[in-house]
Amino acid sequence: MNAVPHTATATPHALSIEGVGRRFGALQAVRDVTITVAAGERRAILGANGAGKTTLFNLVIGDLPPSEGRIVMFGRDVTGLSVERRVRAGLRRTYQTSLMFVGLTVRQSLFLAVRGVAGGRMSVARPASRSAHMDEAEALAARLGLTPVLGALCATLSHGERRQLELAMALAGEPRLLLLDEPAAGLSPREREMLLKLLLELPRSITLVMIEHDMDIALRAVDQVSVMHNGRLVAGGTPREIEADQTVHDIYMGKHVS
Ligand SMILES: Nc1ncnc2c1ncn2[C@@H]1O[C@H](COP(=O)(O)OP(=O)(O)OP(=O)(O)O)[C@@H](O)[C@H]1O
Repeated sequence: MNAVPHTATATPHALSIEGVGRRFGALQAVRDVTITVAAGERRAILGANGAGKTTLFNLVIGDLPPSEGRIVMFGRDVTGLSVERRVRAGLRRTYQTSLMFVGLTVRQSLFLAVRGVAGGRMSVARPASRSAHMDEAEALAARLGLTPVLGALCATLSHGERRQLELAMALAGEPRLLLLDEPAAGLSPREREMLLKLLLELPRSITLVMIEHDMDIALRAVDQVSVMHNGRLVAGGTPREIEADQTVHDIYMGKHVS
């Protein structure tokens, strides 16, 4: 699956972040960032704490407006669009910390995720759509290995299962561009390997951009890496190039990088 080519084609880029900046008062959290992600590509965004990675994700999903620049998805300028409109255009994200209703079961959570991206168009007058949504929820559970816990309350899931559920929920409604915020955070070595397998198995119809502190997972899951530091992009390249990059080593060793 990794071998699918995604070089020069007529398809527009999945994501173009063009000269984007974001200030919080006097703090420039993201500064003149330009990143282009090809359709089908897997991209990691690395950087130490406070580099601006999560802020950049918030700008792409639309949780925050940029102070400068624009965001283009599949050739369409989405800078002024709401989160809902971006989700309808195929964008999804997961968060650093688990965001789910602990009082619901896995089945209910997946059902709500499916119904949510379908635009809540379900009604009692259209029972067929309810069952179609439930079928999709159960198919997502099967895809992510969650069938055995479909009836379990989210509160009773292990940390690894919660992260699997978040990924399953983000995959509802066939996303085209998926942003994952530290998917490996808090996972055991075994769970990390499972996550890596799941990520590598995702079809190339989904473009993947992930923030990840775990360099090993990030470098094994992606084609290209962008490195941020103090709000700026400071390095970019293939995992192999990034592994050999002195600036990246300095950042991870906590050395001063201007
Ligand atoms: N809503 C906000 N208001 C004010 N400052 C903020 C806000 N969100 C982020 N910041 C600041 O912007 C900078 C970048 O933060 P951000 O969370 O984007 O970094 P990060 O690379 O995701 O870090 P981490 O790896 O710790 O999540 C930090 O200095 C942070 O304190």
